[in-house]
Amino acid sequence: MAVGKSAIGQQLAQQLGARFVDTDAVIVAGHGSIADIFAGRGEHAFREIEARTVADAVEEAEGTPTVISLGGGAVLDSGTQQLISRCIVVYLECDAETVVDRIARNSGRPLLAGDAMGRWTAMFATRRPVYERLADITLDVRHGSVPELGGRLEAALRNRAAAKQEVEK
Ligand SMILES: Nc1ncnc2c1ncn2[C@@H]1O[C@H](COP(=O)(O)OP(=O)(O)O)[C@@H](O)[C@H]1O
Ligand SMILES: O=C(O)C1=C[C@@H](OP(=O)(O)O)[C@@H](O)[C@H](O)C1
Ligand SMILES: [Mg+2]
Repeated sequence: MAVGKSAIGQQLAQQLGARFVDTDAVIVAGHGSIADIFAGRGEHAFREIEARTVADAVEEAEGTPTVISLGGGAVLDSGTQQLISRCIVVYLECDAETVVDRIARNSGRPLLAGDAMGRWTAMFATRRPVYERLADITLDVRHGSVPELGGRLEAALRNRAAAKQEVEK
């Protein structure tokens, strides 16, 4: 959470002239705010909506260059893990120090309510192995502006494509 998935995802899509889908934005458009979903229906209901939304986004992206930004907990779902194995999965690697100011003014992330820093750190510790396992590309986002990081990510994608082409020759 707050590492820049939405901002850098949008930036990358703009650079590539690709479609951009932020699954949290799709959820909010269809179901109301994330905070309200958590408060009214609970996290389990949110995760069900999220898994369906991600599945739709991946299906709709078939054949159309698309950048999809997920919420930080989406990939904990085993169905989602399977589904995104057909995508290029980018893990934005970050640390607590980088996000501290961003989450201090946290709004709309119910899982960070109260001790935002403690919660972020604890969740990252349990989620990190999953992120690392699923990643095709890992980008260190601790330093640099959103446009700079978008540029670095585009370069990493191009390197990966070139390396793949070399192997397939
Ligand atoms: N590299 C960066 N430099 C400065 N601000 C950033 C950077 N990455 C993200 N932000 C800002 O931090 C906040 C959280 O970013 P966001 O993209 O919503 O994260 P996520 O989708 O991972 O939760 C936003 O206000 C965003 O503009
Ligand atoms: O990490 C999580 O479990 C969540 C991350 C949020 O998205 P961002 O990672 O874009 O903040 C949002 O999906 C929801 O508040 C739950
Ligand atoms: Mg986001």
